[in-house]
Order: sequence, then C-alpha cells, then structure tokens
Amino acid sequence: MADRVNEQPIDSEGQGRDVVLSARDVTVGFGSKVVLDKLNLDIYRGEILGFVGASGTGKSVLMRTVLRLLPRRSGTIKILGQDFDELNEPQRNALDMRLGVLFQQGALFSSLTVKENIQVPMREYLDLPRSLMDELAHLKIRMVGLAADAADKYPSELSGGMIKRAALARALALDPDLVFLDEPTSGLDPIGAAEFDELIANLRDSLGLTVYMVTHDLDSLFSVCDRIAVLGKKRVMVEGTIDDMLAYDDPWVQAYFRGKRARSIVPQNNGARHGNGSGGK
Ligand SMILES: Nc1ncnc2c1ncn2[C@@H]1O[C@H](COP(=O)(O)OP(=O)(O)OP(=O)(O)O)[C@@H](O)[C@H]1O
Repeated sequence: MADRVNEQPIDSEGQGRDVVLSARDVTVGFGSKVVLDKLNLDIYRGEILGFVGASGTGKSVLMRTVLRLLPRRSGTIKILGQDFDELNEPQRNALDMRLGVLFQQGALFSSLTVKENIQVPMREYLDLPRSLMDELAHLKIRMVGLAADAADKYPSELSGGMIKRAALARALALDPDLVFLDEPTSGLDPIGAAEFDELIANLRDSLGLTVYMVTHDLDSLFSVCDRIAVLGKKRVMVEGTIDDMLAYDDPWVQAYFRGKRARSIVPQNNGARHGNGSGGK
C-alpha cells in the first residue's frame, strides 16, 4: 500500500524509524505563484530516497528550501531533529556540516583543482593543518573511485563522470550524515550512470549515509532507491516502493512508471520484483 496520499505524513512503514529529515506543511511561492503547498515529507536514516516529479513541479525548489537557499512562507523543516529557525549561528554551522550537497552540474570551482575543491568546505568550517586537509582530500578522492592523480587536475581536465565523482567527494568532505544529490546521473552515459549509482549505494552502506536524490533516471530509481517520493499537485503525492508507484492511480505516475521506457526496466507485475536497495529498512 502506498505510504500516504496528500495527507498527514506519519505512515505505518515509518513507525519506529529514525527520521533524518522531516518537512511539515511547507509552503513556498514566488509572488502570486505557489510552488509547494503544505508539503509533507520524511526521510529515514540510512535510506536512499528518490525524489521525482514532472519538470517544473518544484523538486529543486524543495531541495533549495530545505538547504535554506530559498525562503518558505510557512511550515517547519527539521533536519536530524533540529529546526534551523531555532538555532543560533554556531549551532547552524554545526548542523550545516552534517549535510553534503551535490548540485546538478557538479558546480566545481573551475579555478581550483579537485583537491582544492574538496578542501573548500574544510576551509570554511574547520581549522586544520594543510597536511591533514591534503590527507583527507586524498581519502575522499579514493572513496569516490577517482585515481590519485585526479587530485591536481582542474575540472576542465575531467570527464563528465569524473566531475560528478569529484563533486561527490566534495559533498563528502565533512563526513555528512545526509547527502543531497540533484540529478547526479544526468549527462552520464548509461554505464557511467550505473557505476555512479553503485558508488552511491556502496557509500550509503559503508558510511551509513542517508541520501536524498532528485532524479529523472528510472534506472537509478529502480536499482538503488529504497523509497520514492513523487512531487505533484504542489505536494508529495505518493511515496513508497516501486510497487507502490505501479499501484498508484494518477496519470503522471502511471505514465512515468508504466511508460514505454519504464517497461524495459521495471517489471510491471506488482510483487514479482525486487531490485531496490534494502539499506535503512
Ligand atoms: N527563484 C525563482 N523565482 C521565481 N520562480 C521560480 C524560482 N525558482 C523556481 N521557480 C519556479 O518554480 C517552479 C518549480 O521549479 P523547479 O526548478 O523546482 O522545478 P523542478 O521540478 O526542479 O524541474 P526540473 O525537473 O525541470 O528541474 C517553476 O515554475 C519555476 O519557474
């Protein structure tokens, strides 16, 4: 059964699980346009949540709102049990350090090497000797599967896949609990995308990360996401497993999860499938 539909977010599946991010009645708009209207969402510790929705529904707006890059009109957002609005500056910084973000285009600084890019958050939040920062940067580079010599390369010298990995290494720089990935596999070829998905799943398993992933990539949704949340009608319309999506009666959800492309990836008979990761459950 789908977890919930346009209503209060406490679902039976989530009972007793550690909520890492909770959004309640979040409303965001621009001028007279309301993009998100009383949206509710929970993300549980250790899961990879895939966040989907038609273009322009507000996926990026929600991520940016959660990260406090956009203001909200009302509602509360708690991350790791804490509401930023109730924290003082040092507490906010401490909470920020527990979040890692990979923006859509990788968003590396072009004038900095990979190593220097990874060290940006370290410089911003920590006061570490250079030798230790170098050691940490090399560790992150290995962690994301880049060769050691990538450390001294500039983004312009990297392939698309390497840029994504470098950006992921930077997102992991401060050993975050929760990682936000905005369309991490966009622009990658299918093999590169599958490898990146596998990397994310492995890092989740080895580091105990919680992952919030905005994606249009059905392969990612099917292969690594534990749960999926669909944004539509200004809210999280439905959230749950692939089977929940297949069973949910909405034209967009049906077209997306039962469309031609989906049929080549997602078994269409409910219950006979299993491809989702199982971490965090
Ligand atoms: N800063 C802004 N000012 C005004 N409107 C904005 C702003 N940011 C986003 N919007 C509007 O909010 C809506 C949702 O945009 P958003 O980028 O979140 O969509 P999305 O679901 O991420 O789409 P896509 O899948 O195409 O990336 C759009 O109509 C967009 O024009």
